[in-house]
Amino acid sequence: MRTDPNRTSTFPLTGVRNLGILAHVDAGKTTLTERILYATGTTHKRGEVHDGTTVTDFDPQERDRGITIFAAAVSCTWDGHRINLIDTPGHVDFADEVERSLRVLDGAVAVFDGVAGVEPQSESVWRQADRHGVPRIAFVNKMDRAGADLDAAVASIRDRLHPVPLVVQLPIGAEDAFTGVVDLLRLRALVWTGDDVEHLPVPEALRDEANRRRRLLEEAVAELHPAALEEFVAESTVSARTLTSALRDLTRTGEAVVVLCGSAYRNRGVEPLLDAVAAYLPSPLDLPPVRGADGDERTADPAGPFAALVFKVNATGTGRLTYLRVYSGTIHKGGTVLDPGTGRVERVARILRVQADRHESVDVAAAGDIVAVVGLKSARAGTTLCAPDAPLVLEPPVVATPVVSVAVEPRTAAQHERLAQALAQLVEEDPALVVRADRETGQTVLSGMGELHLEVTVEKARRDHRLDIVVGRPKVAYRETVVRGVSGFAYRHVKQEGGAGQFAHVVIDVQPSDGDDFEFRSAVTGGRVPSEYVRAVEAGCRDALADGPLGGHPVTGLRVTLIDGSTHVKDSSEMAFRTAGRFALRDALRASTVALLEPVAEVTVTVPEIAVGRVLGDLSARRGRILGSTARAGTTVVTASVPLAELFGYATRLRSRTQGRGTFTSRPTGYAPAPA
Ligand SMILES: Nc1nc2c(ncn2[C@@H]2O[C@H](COP(=O)(O)OP(=O)(O)OP(=O)(O)O)[C@@H](O)[C@H]2O)c(=O)[nH]1
Repeated sequence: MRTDPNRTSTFPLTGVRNLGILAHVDAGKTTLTERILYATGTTHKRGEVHDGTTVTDFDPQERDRGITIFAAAVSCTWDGHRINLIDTPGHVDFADEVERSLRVLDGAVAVFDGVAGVEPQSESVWRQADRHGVPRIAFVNKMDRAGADLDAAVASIRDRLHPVPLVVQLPIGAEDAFTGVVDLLRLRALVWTGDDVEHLPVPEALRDEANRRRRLLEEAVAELHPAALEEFVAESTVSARTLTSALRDLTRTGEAVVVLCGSAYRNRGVEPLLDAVAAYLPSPLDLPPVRGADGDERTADPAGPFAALVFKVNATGTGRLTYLRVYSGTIHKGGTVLDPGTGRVERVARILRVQADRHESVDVAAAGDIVAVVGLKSARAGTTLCAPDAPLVLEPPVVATPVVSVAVEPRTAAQHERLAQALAQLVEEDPALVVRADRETGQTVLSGMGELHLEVTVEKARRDHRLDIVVGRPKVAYRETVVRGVSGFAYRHVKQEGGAGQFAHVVIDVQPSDGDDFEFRSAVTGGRVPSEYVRAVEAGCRDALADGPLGGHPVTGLRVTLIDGSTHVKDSSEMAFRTAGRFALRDALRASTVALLEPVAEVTVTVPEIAVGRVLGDLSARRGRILGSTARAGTTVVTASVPLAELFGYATRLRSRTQGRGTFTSRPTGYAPAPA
């Protein structure tokens, strides 16, 4: 196998680690990524988030705001392994970007704040990773901060996320004096001075505690792993070697999560984390084959038919970049790929190994690689690309439905066309955005996952396209739902003027359903309505769902049953039944009792104790329902369920109510009835 990383991207597959870094906002993902790049010799300078000098947060807005907005890919080598690393955003508004990244990752490092432990967004990303079955290692960061406590953080991981945590280190010193860790597998100390790490015997004062914890680790591993148990029973101990291979198995099956600790900021704990990534997380070869929509499977074989999934598109700048994860086969520069969705065959002009905003040309990309390619015009996030002679469609990532909208307009009419183009490009890059024209006002409405998501998008349009944009007040996306339905609602669609006539007659029942979904079934007997017309009625009903009777909002949570209908020998058609289905449901909804639903979010507000009263008062004025509060070391954490519409501008309000000392996070939890 060729291994020159500059000319080719192939690397022994067993040594490839496609890795994501996941966490709550500000837990230290970007800083950790910087230190990984530094430790692996990929960069020679340590970038800092607060200086705006990091490699992965290269977008001007990321640098200004000090947060990650776009998942960035970088790659580095460590101890014979190639690590392709994706630094994902921590803010809930960009959860969709995380979702798309998780779809193509083989493993993840979940970063936790050593003081705060599990935070709301760490919980959300953990669940996302659970859904995708991504094996994880936990890194408890910020061990240098006052109040950092590894045991408390591990307890919160166990209690809130429910994995079996296996702690493989013991911190040496605490807070400012955190200088290193005891490696419980090899029972040796790693101590950092500046950027250098020294391997030393376990300090005398920690020897008993280290032995005790090693014993706990052996017991916990033996409980889960047969080979470790056998050794434990036979020899009343488990060797470092057996522990390592057991931890690898348990990590890959998701039965347990290895926990390490450190301080990314002070560059302590990074090398053992990289060792753990190499030792425990899976290579593309360790994963089950990917499966296409028709059940066809592909294994991570560079010699197999080519198959890849696009997870990101960057349409800004000179060349359109399509980021993809190769699952099988090999693609060469100049080769062709098929987009089975559109049937288009396109040429891959260049293949790039991505280093954040820098790219390095390579000649080939093979199974297991994450690369960007130039030359593809139509592929979007979620598109499968495959060999033209071996079509396959992989399941695309799920795209969330936007919950917040703003009206956007250019300040001068002359910029109308350019704004439309800019928005089209942004939507192409970000599947969580939707642009539409408001039916009543004719204004352009941009919808997304939250206020920050829209703010960032508008700012990007302003900067990248030099547009002067006026933005309206944000609005939430309402929905409508059926509270009391109607039975036996008949609709007859008859048209006789000129040409061929149209005839369709349907009778439907409309009832509330248990979930948010739309359910449709037919109870028509005796073939009175042929099955193709039944399908047309269902399609017509789906058309009607876009436009609820209260305010034209999408309608959810209802069950429609087609109970009867009739056809005309000559004049019935699928189109006529689709039209009948649509108007039948539209009119049936007008005759039903329908309620307005609004999006709600769970907010977690952290405030100094003296400001709690004011914050609670403010939350209830915002129609918030308090779910609980806990006090710890002078601060109180309040959780509440609040309508999203009441959260606009809350960040500013909270700052002024707490003299800048309060912080909050929110995550959408669904829809609830809105006041009349
Ligand atoms: N004391 C201390 N501060 C840290 C440590 N790691 C990161 N920080 C600081 O915490 C802040 C947030 O760090 P980031 O690396 O931007 O966190 P992030 O998780 O990437 O944040 P988002 O990308 O916005 O989600 C920065 O000011 C860092 O300097 C650490 O180990 N110790």
